[in-house]
Amino acid sequence: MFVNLEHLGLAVQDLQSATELYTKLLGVAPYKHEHVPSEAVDTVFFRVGGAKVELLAGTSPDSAITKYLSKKGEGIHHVAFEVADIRAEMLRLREEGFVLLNDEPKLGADNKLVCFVHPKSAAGVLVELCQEILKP
Ligand SMILES: CC[C@H](C(=O)O)C(=O)SCCNC(=O)CCNC(=O)[C@H](O)C(C)(C)COP(=O)(O)OP(=O)(O)OC[C@H]1O[C@@H](n2cnc3c(N)ncnc32)[C@H](O)[C@@H]1OP(=O)(O)O
Ligand SMILES: [Co+2]
Repeated sequence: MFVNLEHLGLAVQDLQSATELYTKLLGVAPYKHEHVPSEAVDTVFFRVGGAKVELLAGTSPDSAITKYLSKKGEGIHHVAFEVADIRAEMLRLREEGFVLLNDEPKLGADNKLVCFVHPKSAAGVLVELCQEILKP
């Protein structure tokens, strides 16, 4: 089950200046700065009401964000939804014919398991599914 809109992922060239800009824009300081080596991204998270904004900068030439920026420039990169059971949703989406970009959930940022739906399957939008990793 899709529970809510979890975050909007924004691809940015320079994380520091984008963080200063969004701190001014949103009127709130970020609650987290996290490097995710497995995705070759540096992220900064803001809370806005019940939703979040995730700023992403690539940390290597083969990062998905670096490639995106080289082709499309800065902007909205993906939309992320919180799901109750990411494996069940991945199975359901596969059965519905959606193309998933990873076979298994992978460790994302902000203490989540994540997977991605190919933009071509989702009317041009890169969709991320996130499930909170519960502390033992
Ligand atoms: C640290 C985790 C964090 C979290 O929240 O937990 C994240 O959010 S990490 C976010 C970064 N990681 C990812 O995005 C992983 C999934 N992405 C991918 O596997 C690729 O980026 C992929 C497959 C979406 C695109 O790969 P690539 O750039 O190599 O392929 P193309 O450039 O050929 O693109 C194919 C086709 O898709 C269109 N495209 C690409 N990126 C996006 C996008 N973000 N939104 C919408 N559309 C996108 C691209 O324009 C091509 O379409 P075409 O019509 O052929 O031009
Ligand atoms: Co994300």
